[in-house]
Amino acid sequence: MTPTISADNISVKYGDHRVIEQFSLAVDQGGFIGILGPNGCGKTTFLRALSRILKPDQGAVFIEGLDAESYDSRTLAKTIGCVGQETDVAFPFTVREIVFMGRYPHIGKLAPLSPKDLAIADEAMKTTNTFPLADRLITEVSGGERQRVLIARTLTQQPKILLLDEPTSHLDINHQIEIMDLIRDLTPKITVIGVFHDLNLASYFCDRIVLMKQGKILAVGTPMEVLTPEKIRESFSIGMMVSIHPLTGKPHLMPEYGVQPTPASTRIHVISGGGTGTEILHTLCLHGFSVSAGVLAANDSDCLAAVKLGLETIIEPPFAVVSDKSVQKLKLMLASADKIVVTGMPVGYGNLANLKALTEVSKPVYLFGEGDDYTNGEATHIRRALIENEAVIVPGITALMKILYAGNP
Ligand SMILES: Nc1ncnc2c1ncn2[C@@H]1O[C@H](COP(=O)(O)OP(=O)(O)OP(=O)(O)O)[C@@H](O)[C@H]1O
Repeated sequence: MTPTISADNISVKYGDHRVIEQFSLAVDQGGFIGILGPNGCGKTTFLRALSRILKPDQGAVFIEGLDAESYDSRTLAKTIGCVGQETDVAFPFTVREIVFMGRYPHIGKLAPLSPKDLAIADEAMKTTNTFPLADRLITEVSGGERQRVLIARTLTQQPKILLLDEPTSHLDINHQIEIMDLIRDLTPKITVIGVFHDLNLASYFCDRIVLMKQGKILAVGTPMEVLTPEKIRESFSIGMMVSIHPLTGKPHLMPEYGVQPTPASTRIHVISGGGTGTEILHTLCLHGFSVSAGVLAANDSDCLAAVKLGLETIIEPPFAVVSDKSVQKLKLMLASADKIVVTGMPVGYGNLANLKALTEVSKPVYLFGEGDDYTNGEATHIRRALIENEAVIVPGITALMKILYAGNP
């Protein structure tokens, strides 16, 4: 089968600056292809070469089996519709007038619009939810509204191939999904190639992903095949956690921002309770620290978090007094920890045994949270003693992570 559009070993230059190098891609009828890659890797340049705005200095683009260069501009405009990154429109046309312009390749600029043309334009405005804006000036609508109007204009063009350069960049999350839904619904009648920065939207909506790096294709395949932590790191130079989205079954990507290389097996014990330690436990694990927790009551949400994270945790039954056995275990854990984090208020009687055990070790202690008094008088007394003994008060998670990293090799 002849691909609907293909690039055959193309290279593209701006002056002497080669941006796309030996790039080949064949797209069959009806596919929804997402082009992904870091800023400046050549995504827009590739779309420009496909739409013949730029001529490759090597290789060729084929549209329905014919060299793109052999198309006259009107036939090309009926075949390929483009929505570029720039959405600014200089002249104050109404939205309806802008959308009507999509019919020019079919009827010419001077011919009157037939009822069929008007119906096609109305349909495109309804599909893109821009019909209520029809009489507004394009210069007086919001960036997101303008983006949807330009998509409506391109749909009015009724192209066989749609090239989109970041079509959702100005849209709020609801309109992003609406437009992506709309674009997907255009397939398989229309073949869509879009540049996206939102990896998760591309993962959910696109049939195939083209992952780029420095003007070359790094990987092509289904979202599952391409959106792996290894390939994303190679393209974007960032760590990415990839899981399967529970509702869509597609790869779901979460950047590991703020995470530095794993601290060399620094062991941290967390004394907390009542949910005050949950974020800390998760963050320490994400950063690769070796973490232990307790003593915690079995029904405490920090305990549930610690168990879920698979941490070494000392657990007492709900509402039980901390047993001597647990205290002994805690002392061993504190002895093997490099650093100890204690969350702030509220600290009730349950935590008193933990605090007492703390006074017997000589390790760096970080008191998390700004509360300067515990609800329990004896605990307050111990806390003040810890501070006198150089425990450090840490106001928030960012400060805590900075302090914990400091001193690591
Ligand atoms: N008109 C131009 N003249 C000269 N160089 C250009 C031109 N347009 C883009 N470039 C350069 O070509 C390279 C690729 O640009 P391109 O716009 O294709 O990247 P991109 O992957 O789409 O980036 P972004 O994600 O930032 O939109 C960049 O180094 C850019 O600076």
